[in-house]
Amino acid sequence: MNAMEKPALSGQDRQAPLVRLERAGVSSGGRWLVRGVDLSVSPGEIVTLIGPNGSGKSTSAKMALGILTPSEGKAERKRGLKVGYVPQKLLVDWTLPLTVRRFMALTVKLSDAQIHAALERTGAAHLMRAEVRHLSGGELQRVLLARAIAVSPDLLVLDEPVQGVDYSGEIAIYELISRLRTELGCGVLMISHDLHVVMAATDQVICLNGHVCCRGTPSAVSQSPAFLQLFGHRAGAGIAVYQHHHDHVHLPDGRVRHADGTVSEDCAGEHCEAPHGHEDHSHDHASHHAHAHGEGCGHDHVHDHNHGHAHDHSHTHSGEAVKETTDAR
Ligand SMILES: Nc1ncnc2c1ncn2[C@@H]1O[C@H](COP(=O)(O)OP(=O)(O)OP(=O)(O)O)[C@@H](O)[C@H]1O
Repeated sequence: MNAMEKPALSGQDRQAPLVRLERAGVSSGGRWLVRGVDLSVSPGEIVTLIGPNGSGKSTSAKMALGILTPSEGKAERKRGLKVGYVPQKLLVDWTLPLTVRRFMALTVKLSDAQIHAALERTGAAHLMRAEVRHLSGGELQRVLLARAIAVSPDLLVLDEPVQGVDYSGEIAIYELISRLRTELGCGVLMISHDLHVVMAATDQVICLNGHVCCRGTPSAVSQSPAFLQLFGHRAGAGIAVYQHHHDHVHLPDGRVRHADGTVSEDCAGEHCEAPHGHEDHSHDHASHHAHAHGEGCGHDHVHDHNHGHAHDHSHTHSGEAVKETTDAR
């Protein structure tokens, strides 16, 4: 059944979630791509999915969008929901000349005035007649964002919106997304390419590793000298660090491989100290970690990082910091 046919959320309550996944999972070819995903995005809210390559971020976003139907659990969307989507990959023949103006109107009927207005909002109006294949990484992302907002969406789904963008450009794009959220009043479901750095404006970070490992609210800016040196002082206003570690991996058959190589049926509430090699970003945010899969992982803990870790949810991903290598072009 098409997920769009599932019972829709009431459109009456403006604060009702725009989209909600409940213990949602997708299996394909006898293997779970992701499972046990709980998430909701309300108007004006920014939810960011992080996790290593192949951890199920895009799959979860596609369930939220209705592109993929959950094999288990539920995906619900507000009735009549309008979605603007920036996909991770574009299927466009880049050998053909294609202006930004034509590209914007390829799949949706838009007037020149609408195209110009959307491009203006993303700071790319001057690119209207430029060829898409000649755009820089940052320019392309602004054009993709303009294409997504041109339909006046209730929900923006952004799959790695800063790919191909350098650090200073990344900060500018994050600030733009934050501003668009405020101006349009839309919800934002974003996939971040970086495991450690997320927008400060993010209301909730959900970390996936084939399941929801942890979730929380980044509310502090890193004061780490290395961070400030790398990103510049202005970065502190736009980016926060969300610290998390993983020391178990969920296998395709549902079992769990632990850091010591042993395999068990579930992760049995495994919350270890942090035997990791990340730089120690200072963080004073309170984060809410909630496992959302299987028995034994149904713990909800609130951590106040100012007051030490009563529990440190330390999970080691099979891959560490993720830098997306996929070129949108
Ligand atoms: N259509 C599909 N059919 C079968 N397997 C798929 C399909 N799409 C994705 N997968 C697999 O599902 C898993 C999750 O993929 P997904 O694209 O959701 O991960 P991701 O976290 O977005 O990764 P990345 O950071 O690399 O984009 C991966 O192992 C991937 O190979």
